[in-house]
Amino acid sequence: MTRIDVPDGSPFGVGNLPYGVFSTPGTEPRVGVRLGDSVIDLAVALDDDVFARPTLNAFMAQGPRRWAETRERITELAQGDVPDAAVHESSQVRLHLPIEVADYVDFYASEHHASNLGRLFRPDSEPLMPNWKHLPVGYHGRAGTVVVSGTDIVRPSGQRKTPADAAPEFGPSRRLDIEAELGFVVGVGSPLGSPVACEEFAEHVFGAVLVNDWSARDIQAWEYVPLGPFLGKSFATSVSPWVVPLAALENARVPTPPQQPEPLPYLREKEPWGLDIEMTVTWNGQVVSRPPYREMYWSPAQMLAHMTINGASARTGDLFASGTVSGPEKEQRGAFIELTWGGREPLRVNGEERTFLEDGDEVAISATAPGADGSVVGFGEVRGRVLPAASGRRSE
Ligand SMILES: O=C(O)/C=C/C(=O)CC(=O)CC(=O)O
Ligand SMILES: [Ca+2]
Ligand SMILES: [Mg+2]
Repeated sequence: MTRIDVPDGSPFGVGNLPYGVFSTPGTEPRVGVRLGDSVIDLAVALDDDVFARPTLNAFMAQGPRRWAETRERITELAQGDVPDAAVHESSQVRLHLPIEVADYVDFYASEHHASNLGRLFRPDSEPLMPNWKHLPVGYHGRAGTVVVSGTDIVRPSGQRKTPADAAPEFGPSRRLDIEAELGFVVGVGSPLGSPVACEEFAEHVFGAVLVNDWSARDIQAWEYVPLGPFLGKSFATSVSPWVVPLAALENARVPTPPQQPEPLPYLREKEPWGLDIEMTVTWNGQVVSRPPYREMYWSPAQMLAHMTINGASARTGDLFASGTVSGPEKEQRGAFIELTWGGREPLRVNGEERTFLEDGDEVAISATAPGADGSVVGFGEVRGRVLPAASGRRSE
């Protein structure tokens, strides 16, 4: 038996207990829980086959009672002895994509980000579209290209055209960017025709991950009218390997900023689901931004209510991301297009000038939330490195 020692101030203390999928050399991926610098193999520790699977989906589908009961059992384990065979050092395991992603939706819930992008993409219009304060704007993305942190990102190629060009040309994106976001994972779905109310959020949503919605701004700017983002964002979306359960975020819950005009009744929440989460973005190891999640205009409960209000069903494994998290200050912006104001104001990164991503660049996004009694709840990180565009047949 092993007693797991949790270092003081660890972002993975007993108040967090995030779930992930891990493997050790020569073994199959299975569900584990992070505690301090250890990973507990739940199939072994709890003797339950639902954890012997390569994704969290089967466990998530069992619903909030089972989530709560399992969290209680793990909390007890964490404070006592764990069978040796169930304990692995976190530095010795490989982490996999923790969920089989069903549908993927990306919202646009930061007023600061939406206003900045409006100014940059549509300089002759009002920054916010007339619908923006009435509904959480979003679009459906590509579930099959969601990848786990650490996966290399091949620079996408596509059609690029600036307003100055007479015709589009084809080639590797020259304006490859990031978007620092939080993603919410649906555990229990909902049937067709029955919307999920804001108050039902915690009965459906299992937990949260960090998301980097890699974005090719030149491809996006040319293709997006009028149906929205398509190939400029569908080439890869990275998520962090640890899914932080909603229960670990109780102390982080805050009201959203005031919503004026008052939203329609189905978007009014009685219990606040804003979240006081601090995010950090590093570019080649240098901190370039600290986006504050508490500034997000729309809450994740409002996002889920909106996503299903037309009767669309939700499914186990659905991932809906918040949209880029940007605060009011320049150093709180969650995308490089905002930080460099469309590439016009380069950043100095380790002594080098940067506007958009260059081949070999690496970006990591991390986050923490307040836990109980002064503790910190960590999300770990989502990291990715840019590889050169694939060579191959091109119509250049
Ligand atoms: O304003 C636009 O046309 C485009 C905005 C985005 O690229 C943002 C997006 O993907 C949603 C978000 O992350 O906030
Ligand atoms: Ca996005
Ligand atoms: Mg994407």
